[in-house]
Amino acid sequence: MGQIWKLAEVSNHKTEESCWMVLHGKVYDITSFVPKHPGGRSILLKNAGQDASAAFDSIHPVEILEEYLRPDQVIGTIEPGVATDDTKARKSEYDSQLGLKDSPSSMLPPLASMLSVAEIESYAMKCLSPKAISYYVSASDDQVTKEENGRIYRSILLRPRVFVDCTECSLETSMVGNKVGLPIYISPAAVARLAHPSGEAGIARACSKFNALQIISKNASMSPPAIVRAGPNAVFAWQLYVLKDIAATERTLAQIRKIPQIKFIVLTLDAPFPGKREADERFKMAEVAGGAPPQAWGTESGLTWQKTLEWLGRHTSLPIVLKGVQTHEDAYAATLFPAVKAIIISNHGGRALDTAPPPVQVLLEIRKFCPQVFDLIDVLVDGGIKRGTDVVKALALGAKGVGIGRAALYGLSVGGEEGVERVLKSK
Ligand code: HEM
Ligand SMILES: Cc1cc2nc3c(=O)[nH]c(=O)nc-3n(C[C@H](O)[C@H](O)[C@H](O)COP(=O)(O)O)c2cc1C
Repeated sequence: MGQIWKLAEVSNHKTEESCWMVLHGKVYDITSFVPKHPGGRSILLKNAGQDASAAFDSIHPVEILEEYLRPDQVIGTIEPGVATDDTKARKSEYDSQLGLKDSPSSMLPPLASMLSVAEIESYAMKCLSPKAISYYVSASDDQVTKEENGRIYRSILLRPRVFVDCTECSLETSMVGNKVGLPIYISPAAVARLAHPSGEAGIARACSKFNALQIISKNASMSPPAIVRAGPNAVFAWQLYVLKDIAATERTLAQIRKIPQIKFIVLTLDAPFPGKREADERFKMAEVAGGAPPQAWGTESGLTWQKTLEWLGRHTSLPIVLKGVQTHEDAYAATLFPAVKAIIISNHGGRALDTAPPPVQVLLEIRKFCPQVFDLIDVLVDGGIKRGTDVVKALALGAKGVGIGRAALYGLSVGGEEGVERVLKSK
């Protein structure tokens, strides 16, 4: 740790055999991390042997370093003065390498004229980089689940009743004991800065305008304190993936305990192994000539009801919400654990196990086999929501709230925080 390196020495280490990187004044030997990087090898090799802080900051919060790299991978510091050259200019250069733009293309019509999520999505395809498109749009295998998530809402028809006084309508409700302005919340989605430089903070600012709930992803591109600061009137929760490195996860939970704006913990359970998202894999293979698909996955695959909930209860006193419940049996099982205050019926937007059922089908199962679940805990759903009528159908079938994943990212890409606001209004 004590050694001071010259940049010329660091620049000799930019291959898979020996890969060093300067990040925020420290020199890291990331050789063993290169094949494990969930964002692929090539982006690390492109930035290796130099001060990559600007590139790194475009996509990751600095806390991620301690979480994923061991202390012995810090091999020293860089000679003073080197790391401070015009970082701002380099940052915007890297932003544009990743396809990040400050404002949407001037080719776009005004946001107010975009009338539906489908329309916003079509404009997002013009704004997002090829990398972001492959990451955001992709779903597992044959994408059966992703398509079914949306199709099922269109196949359920409403039964409108008449002579109902609609003069006073309120969108307010509560989720997991928190009053919110909308029954729609933002589902956790990783690396929002791939959509827009304002990232998760832009989403928080939009949520703040509606007193809406934002669930911050464990893999957010900004730190949770920076995100909650951006949304003083929003309600926040934090999503957890338990890493194989349990001690690192416990350290992160300790940091989350210090953020009073975070009202509950959402433990994601539907991805013990990564889904085979072929569009994304193909993109990453193309980045590394002749490369194999990335194999990186640092998430613990041995979680169980008793053991994991007991462990989590030792590291947080906040309510626990289980995300990725996909059967009525598991919905019922969740009610047997007092710390669990809600479940999110979700198949990860079709990104985890393909041919898993759409959440609406699970809502119907719960109504048939164990309707008491709705009285005991809050049931939230996400996946495939594009219209206000989709939201109404999910609520009518017993959901307390409805999450949007991709729609918020698409809104962010076309107009930053105003784009997300437009998505929330255009439903
Ligand atoms: C050396 C320290 C680094 C660590 C510990 C690290 C860690 C991670 C992690 C945990 C993810 C997963 C997010 C997810 O699951 O969606 C990720 C994704 C990603 N990382 Fe890094 N990263 C590092 C350096 C970099 C650098 C220097 C860049 C350059 C811009 C970069 C670019 C990306 C991108 C673009 C993704 C997007 C997700 C994807 O394509 O699947 N990372 N990284
Ligand atoms: C790009 C992207 C990243 C995601 N990242 C996470 C994540 O970090 N944690 C998580 O629990 N779910 C994640 N999800 C799943 C969402 O929380 C949500 O379940 C899903 O997007 C809902 O489907 P929709 O995109 O059709 O609205 C992600 C989804 C997308 C599209």
